[in-house]
Amino acid sequence: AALAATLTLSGCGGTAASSGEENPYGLIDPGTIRVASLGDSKPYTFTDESGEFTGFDVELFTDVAHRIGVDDVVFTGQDFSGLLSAVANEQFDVGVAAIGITEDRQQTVDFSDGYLAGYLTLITREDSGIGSEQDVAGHRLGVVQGTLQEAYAVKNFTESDLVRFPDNNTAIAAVNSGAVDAHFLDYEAAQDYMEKFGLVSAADIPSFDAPAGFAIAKDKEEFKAALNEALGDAMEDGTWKELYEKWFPGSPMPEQYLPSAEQTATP
Ligand SMILES: NC(=O)CC[C@H](NC[C@@]1(O)OC[C@@H](O)[C@@H](O)[C@@H]1O)C(=O)O
Repeated sequence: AALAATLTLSGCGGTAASSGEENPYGLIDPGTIRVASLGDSKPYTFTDESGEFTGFDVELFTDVAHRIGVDDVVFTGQDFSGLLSAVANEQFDVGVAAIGITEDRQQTVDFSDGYLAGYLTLITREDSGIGSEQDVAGHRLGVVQGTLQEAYAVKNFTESDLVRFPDNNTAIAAVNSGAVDAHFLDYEAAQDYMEKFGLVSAADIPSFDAPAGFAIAKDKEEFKAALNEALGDAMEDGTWKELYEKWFPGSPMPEQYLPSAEQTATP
């Protein structure tokens, strides 16, 4: 899957960005935020026909970047498996790609507060005979390397043959060709691929304990604090809700990211 990747001018292993007055967030290039993302996880993060990155995560992050005073945001496509280490070694300032916050990942990177909690979804061909989690036993199951889906499958789908792919596009091509029987990806991306290729859903598994966050290199406290404050403002003023309704119309809306006035008082 040729991801529309912009040329990363920062190069590999550039000198660690120094943070000071002129560069309070320790950005690789002060005034620009370089984001590692994915090109094939529509509608979270994807490249549209003109190769532009867009989607819920992309527009939410861009809004947050503007709120902290950085208008130049450059997105580059990555394989998911290399994304967090590229952020950890400061080839990028942030990772934005529906990345679930987990303790394991927090060994490598820091995360902003969570901004999206949803489901992991198994999708398959109609004729595969896979109608539930239990049915994947004895079948070949695609996962994207490095995802929570891979970790879940390794732990719970011990009777299936796991096939690891670099990205969703190649995994879905394998489902369509019959090379694998199902793919395991994020709920909203699953809906998009189901619509495109007439695939069906076999299971939705909650992943509320690992909400998506923006991944940044460790020890960038000022940057993290600024991102969190801006993210909170985007939720409080309804920007988050507007983007959710735009990109996930009809999906159940997690309440915790709505303006406080709209949150039903939890007892
Ligand atoms: N872009 C990807 O392929 C990421 C796949 C996977 N996303 C899981 C998740 O962050 O997706 C958005 C929300 O549904 C979260 O609850 C979920 O953990 C992961 O973090 O591993």
